[in-house]
Amino acid sequence: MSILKGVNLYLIGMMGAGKTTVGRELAKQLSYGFVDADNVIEQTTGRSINQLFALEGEAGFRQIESDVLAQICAFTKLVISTGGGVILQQKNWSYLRHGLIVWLDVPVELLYTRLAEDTTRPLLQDVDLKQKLLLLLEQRQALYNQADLRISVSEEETPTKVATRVLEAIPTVLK
Ligand SMILES: Nc1ncnc2c1ncn2[C@@H]1O[C@H](COP(=O)(O)OP(=O)(O)OP(=O)(O)O)[C@@H](O)[C@H]1O
Ligand SMILES: O=C(O)C1=C[C@@H](O)[C@@H](O)[C@H](O)C1
Ligand SMILES: [Mg+2]
Repeated sequence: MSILKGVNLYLIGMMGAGKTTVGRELAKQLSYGFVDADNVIEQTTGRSINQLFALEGEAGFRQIESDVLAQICAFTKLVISTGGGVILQQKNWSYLRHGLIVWLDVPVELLYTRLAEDTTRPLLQDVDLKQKLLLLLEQRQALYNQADLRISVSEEETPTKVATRVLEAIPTVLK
């Protein structure tokens, strides 16, 4: 029986924090299903995140993101990797609070090296990447900090190592 007793685990954090990568690993270690919310959005709409931002704007994308989250949270025994901006809408917190919320907190320097070549994240195209990451973090940090658990990740930690640290920290927040 999982230490989470079927309760979902939601990963939140900045783009490039490793929510998708670590989430897959965590699901394996918990014997849980794995859902990547960005992926579900792409599958159900038949469009890439870039296309959705171009067609619907960020506001349209956020609406779809919220609808998808509402559907996902009806299930149990899942690790859910959310999109980096899921924390922006107050109503999304009512969905996230169905489960345990874990913030993968990764320094901007490290996010920068991971995302330097990336073209799949519309908010990071045609901008000064480091400045944009710093700005987004400044705008979002207080929201990410509302997670049940904060895991500060350093450069040398592999996804497996980060997943193990999350699992080890869970008992400290379960009463
Ligand atoms: N612990 C890690 N060590 C080394 N590389 C990592 C680690 N975690 C993630 N990465 C790499 O960083 C990149 C971004 O990771 P990932 O896509 O999992 O981030 P994300 O949090 O899901 O981002 P987004 O919010 O945009 O979906 C990927 O290339 C991934 O392989
Ligand atoms: O941080 C963000 O606002 C985003 C993160 C990605 O996961 C995607 O949801 C999209 O690129 C927006
Ligand atoms: Mg992701």
